[in-house]
Amino acid sequence: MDRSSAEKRVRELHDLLSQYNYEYHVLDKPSVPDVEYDQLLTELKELEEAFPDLQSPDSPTQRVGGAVLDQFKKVTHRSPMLSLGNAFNEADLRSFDRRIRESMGDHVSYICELKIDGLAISLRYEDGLFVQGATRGDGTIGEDITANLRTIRSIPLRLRQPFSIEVRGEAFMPMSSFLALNEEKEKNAEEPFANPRNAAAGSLRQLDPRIAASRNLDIFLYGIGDPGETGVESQSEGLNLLSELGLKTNNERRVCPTIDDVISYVQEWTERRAELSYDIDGIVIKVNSLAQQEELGFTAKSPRWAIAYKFPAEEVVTIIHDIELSI
Ligand SMILES: CC(C)(C)c1nc(N2CCN(c3ncccn3)CC2)c2cc(C(N)=O)c(N)nc2n1
Repeated sequence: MDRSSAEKRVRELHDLLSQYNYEYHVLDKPSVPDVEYDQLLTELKELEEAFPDLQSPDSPTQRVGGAVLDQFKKVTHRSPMLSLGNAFNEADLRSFDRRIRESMGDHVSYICELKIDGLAISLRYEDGLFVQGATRGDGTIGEDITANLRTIRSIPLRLRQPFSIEVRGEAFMPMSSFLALNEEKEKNAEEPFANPRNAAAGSLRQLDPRIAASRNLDIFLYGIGDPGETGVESQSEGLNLLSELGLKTNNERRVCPTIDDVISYVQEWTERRAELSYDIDGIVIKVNSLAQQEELGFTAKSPRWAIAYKFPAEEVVTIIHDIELSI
């Protein structure tokens, strides 16, 4: 095959493989069997070996980088990653609502999102290309874990439109991967992880990207670093934009015009939580309108327009294994 037809075929394979990857990992609706994906990936690897200059950082063959880092670089977030105030019961939610209505009047609508129990991260894209990923850290300075985030298949290496944008989300380990990983650890007499959040954080803090690649991590994006630049006017529009760009967002989100709607959403997911394939530790409630968020502003460390309802801690029933009575 000559170079120009190789170049054409490489571009075709990029488009095919990114589309199939998007359907499988973001939409959870694959349109081709895995074996077809693997054959196309092998063809692309062979073409990149035959024509090395046709390899590019957004190639699906470049998910797992080679180098083992000796440390993570520090990254200063362009806009701080804030923390969230907490609510523990219905009364807290109603006083949150009262406080908002006192300053905003009655035309306020909320959006509710499942609070994914993982590791808060930030992804930066330049002209559609994934260029850097970092942990939240202390909210201002995080660690550059780009190489590890590139191994998460639901993170696109290139957006579906050439946006320069910084997005925030929660990286997490699905329950099935967590249980399998702990089984493996116990088999090797290694200390198991206490919960999926620790397992996700521990996996993303590995200096060798091959370890992160083996942990089946996933992600849900929930925010835009500087939403004003994108022209969206509400959190729900922002989430729809993220989804259009090919980023994974959580479909259980719901616009709740009144605090009563918020409370029924909280009740619904208190009951339905067990059916999810990942851990959540509560519900995040946000004023939906960005203009109203702007008007409400922030306290020293968290927005006045959002709150995290935390589920009551599950009473941990420790089953004391029958103690062999020495007779
Ligand atoms: C943009 C705001 C500040 C409103 C915001 N902040 C969040 N968090 C802040 C506190 N975070 C944090 N993390 C570690 C230490 C202290 N705070 C962890 C992320 C959100 C987390 C989730 C989620 N988990 O699913 C979500 N759907 N929306 C969020 N929205």
